[in-house]
Amino acid sequence: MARPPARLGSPRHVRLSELAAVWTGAERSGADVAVVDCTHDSRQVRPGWLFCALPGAHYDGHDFADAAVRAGARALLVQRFLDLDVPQLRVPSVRWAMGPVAAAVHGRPAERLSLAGVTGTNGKTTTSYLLQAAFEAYGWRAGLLGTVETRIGRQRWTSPLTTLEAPDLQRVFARMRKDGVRAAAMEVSSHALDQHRVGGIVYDVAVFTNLAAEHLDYHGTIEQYYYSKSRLFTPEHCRQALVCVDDEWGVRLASHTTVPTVTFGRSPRAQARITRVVSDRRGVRIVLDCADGAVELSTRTVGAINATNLAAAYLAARALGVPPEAAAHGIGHCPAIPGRSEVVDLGQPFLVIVDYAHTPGALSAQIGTAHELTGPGGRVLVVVGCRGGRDRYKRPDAGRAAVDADIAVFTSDSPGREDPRAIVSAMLTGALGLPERTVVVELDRAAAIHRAIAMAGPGDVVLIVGRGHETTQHLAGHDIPLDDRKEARAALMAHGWAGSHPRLRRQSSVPR
Ligand SMILES: CC(=O)N[C@H]1[C@@H](OP(=O)(O)OP(=O)(O)OC[C@H]2O[C@@H](n3ccc(=O)[nH]c3=O)[C@H](O)[C@@H]2O)O[C@H](CO)[C@@H](O)[C@@H]1O[C@H](C)C(=O)N[C@@H](C)C(=O)N[C@H](CCC(=O)O)C(=O)O
Ligand SMILES: Nc1ncnc2c1ncn2[C@@H]1O[C@H](COP(=O)(O)OP(=O)(O)OP(=O)(O)O)[C@@H](O)[C@H]1O
Repeated sequence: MARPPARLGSPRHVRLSELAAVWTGAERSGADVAVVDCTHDSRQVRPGWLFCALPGAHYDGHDFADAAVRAGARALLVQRFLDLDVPQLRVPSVRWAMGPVAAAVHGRPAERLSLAGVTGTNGKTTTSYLLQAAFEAYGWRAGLLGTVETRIGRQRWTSPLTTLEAPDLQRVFARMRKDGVRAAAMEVSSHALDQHRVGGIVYDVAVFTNLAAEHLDYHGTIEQYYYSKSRLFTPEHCRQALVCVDDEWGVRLASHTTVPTVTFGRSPRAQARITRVVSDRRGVRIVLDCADGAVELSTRTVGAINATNLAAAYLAARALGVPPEAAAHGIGHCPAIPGRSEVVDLGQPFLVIVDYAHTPGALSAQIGTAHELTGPGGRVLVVVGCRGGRDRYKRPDAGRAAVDADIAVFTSDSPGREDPRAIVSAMLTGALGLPERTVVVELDRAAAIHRAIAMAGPGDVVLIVGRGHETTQHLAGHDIPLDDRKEARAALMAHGWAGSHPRLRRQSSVPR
């Protein structure tokens, strides 16, 4: 998969005077030229584009304006006029203005899509995939934007960010329109809301899944993190809201929204209430009591944690006009979501699950689910690490959550420039003083996966968490190819498990 499209077919030509009209106080210098596209990155500029000079945490985009002009930028969006021989549009904040300006450059394509924005600490990716499947089941050409990938119909691109920067986002929307997309499901991160990447977008429906401490090294406090998320649920950004009230943040949000809101969840106070959850090796089935009556929904993605994702996807699909049967059918038939409770099955007599849980709460829930999925006498073996360079406060809690497994293999996640040993030590502090369990430390993640699989026996569940769909590990400043799913498969094969067919049993060393 390549990165999202950098160029559209026949370009629009938009004059600076039109762009000046979208932002109060914008001031133009130079000729009223027309631009064909825009970017915030001088390295992406092509002839005829508008370069948006963004002041960032490390650089000031104004310092790259010269390079952008040399690359063919026809005009600049700036916070201060620069001494360059090129037309410029000055605004008080490029960060704030860039979304609406980028939308105008592309002819406000999002306004002609049915658009759902999903936010929350966990569940955004899963809900978005389920929702996209509901759109497709109704025969709509659908789009998807999120952590794993950007999708337009069957075309797929890797995502550099969960929520793209405004110029890239608007270009993708324009491409969706051009390709006949009717509806799109999109993850909206707290960073994106804080940085106004979704400025100028009004979602037809906005979904809140849950909130737990995360990204506090960026947001500072959980209050600020909540505040960033809550901005999605204002008339500036959505027409209606779906809010899960299973945690205190959802309850608080539902009491503050100024748009029509439906609450959902397992909580008795939810308007659309999950009244039954069945979770087993085949997936999750729920009954959702909502305006459509008692609706039965299912997903093949294992883990009771997905019950609220099912409800969120169904309610969002309904809010956008997908009929009940198509919504339920699409959700129920959604293919495996990359790295989200993804089962690796080579016919072995134990379950291997690769998952993206990266908060202590999600890890705890997934270990709880794994205990439910064991066979008679089966154990749960978890392979877990914590990411380097961020969210250090989560490590002891992750360590504590992990020892709810029968065997916990503490390993590296993506340590970046941090010492993997130090990360694991912080995790181990969380496990101190708890009843003795088996904790194994194996810093090499591939070796840790192999070790867990070597220890597994009939009825066990091996849960490999934290990296899900990711294929690169950042270690000691280098990028190393590492895909937990491939590694699990390789380990299973090394132990003699050959294929997913039930008849394919452990390979014998002698032909029978
Ligand atoms: C913390 C954060 O969000 N940082 C974002 C921010 O970076 P920054 O402020 O440091 O930017 P900078 O490097 O100082 O550059 C300033 C400007 O100069 C430009 N520049 C820079 C160099 C050059 O040669 N030419 C040039 O034009 C840059 O393109 C940029 O516009 O603005 C950049 C430009 O848009 C983003 O790429 C960058 O995301 C970084 C890569 C990132 O890792 N972001 C993560 C934390 C993030 O956003 N994550 C959320 C999901 C989180 C989750 O739920 O897991 C996401 O939505 O992906
Ligand atoms: N509704 C939920 N509540 C709590 N945990 C969840 C929920 N849905 C999924 N999870 C757990 O969180 C992990 C990440 O899920 P998902 O990718 O859907 O969330 P996300 O919000 O998109 O996170 P990210 O942006 O980091 O990808 C899953 O692998 C699972 O372990």
